[in-house]
Amino acid sequence: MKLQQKEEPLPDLLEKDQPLLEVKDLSLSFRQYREGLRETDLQVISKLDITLYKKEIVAVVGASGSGKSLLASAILGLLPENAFLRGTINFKGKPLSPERQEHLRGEEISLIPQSVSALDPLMKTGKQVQAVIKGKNKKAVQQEIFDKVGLPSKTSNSYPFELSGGMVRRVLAATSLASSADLIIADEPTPGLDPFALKETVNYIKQLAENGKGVIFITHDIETALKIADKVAVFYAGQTVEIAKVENFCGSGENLRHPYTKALWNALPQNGFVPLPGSQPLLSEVAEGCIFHPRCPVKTDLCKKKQPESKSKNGEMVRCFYA
Ligand SMILES: Nc1ncnc2c1ncn2[C@@H]1O[C@H](COP(=O)(O)OP(=O)(O)OP(=O)(O)O)[C@@H](O)[C@H]1O
Ligand code: NI
Repeated sequence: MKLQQKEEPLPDLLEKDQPLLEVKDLSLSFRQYREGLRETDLQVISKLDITLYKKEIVAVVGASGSGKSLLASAILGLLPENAFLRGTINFKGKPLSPERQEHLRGEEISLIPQSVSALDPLMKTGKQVQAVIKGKNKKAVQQEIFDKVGLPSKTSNSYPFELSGGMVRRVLAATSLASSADLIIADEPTPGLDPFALKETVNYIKQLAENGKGVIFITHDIETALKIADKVAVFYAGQTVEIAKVENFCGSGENLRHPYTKALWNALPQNGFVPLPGSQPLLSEVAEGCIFHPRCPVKTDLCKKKQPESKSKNGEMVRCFYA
């Protein structure tokens, strides 16, 4: 993986209005080797943008294959060897170079553990949470965090297999809370959860943000996204088409700016299940012009010829000529 970025020495302090994470114009392709010796580049992400502040939860929604998990891998520095990345990823105002990613991963940037398999089956849960706590008084800090997530203090002497699914989720939550990470990425932590477990997960992710962390929450499910996030970033075929504040998802979507975001909103059961004909283009068939134009109800000739630039204001953005 190659990251073309300028290394500039900047102060380490996170200024008040400085984003924790800033992804701008990110593009990503995979070098593929076909029979013979021909090399081709498969472009999977073309224009991704996302900005995240401390204490903020930004949900990333989009159809399967829109680039959500690749964004997570790009931030964590976990892309395969044949991935070629361009654009900007800044963390606390400084470019995330591969060296910095390796250094920060698991320390300041971490992926949320999603299942019991993230816990060591042979270690008592209290010890596991203490292991990620920096500094002194590990035991006392761990007890305090167990309290916060509603785990009885005796749970710290239990092994993971002795706990129910709900308790395990709380131990995982405690682990994330205890960690020093400022940026937490949760990739699809909710599918298959019953409504109670879902509510618990949503609550603990909110707790992470209340405790000062920034969270990127990746999901298929726009309803969960709206329950949890401050802002929603909508991905379509490897592009961010809109970043909207949660409160703009209301009524018939009149405050939403991109036709795809409006369509996602109006396809929800409570908004009348209005379907959007067609499907996200395959990577091999991405055509000229705006990525969404083949399905867009308000397209014009311009949209067929030219890609719209992004327009940003007050932490929101949209990529549409007519928004
Ligand atoms: N190593 C790879 N080589 C080639 N293409 C890849 C590779 N990894 C992912 N892709 C392609 O990149 C696109 C985006 O993948 P990604 O996993 O980010 O989608 P996603 O939005 O997370 O989807 P889902 O909701 O299904 O998890 C997909 O079309 C996928 O097939
Ligand atoms: Ni994914």
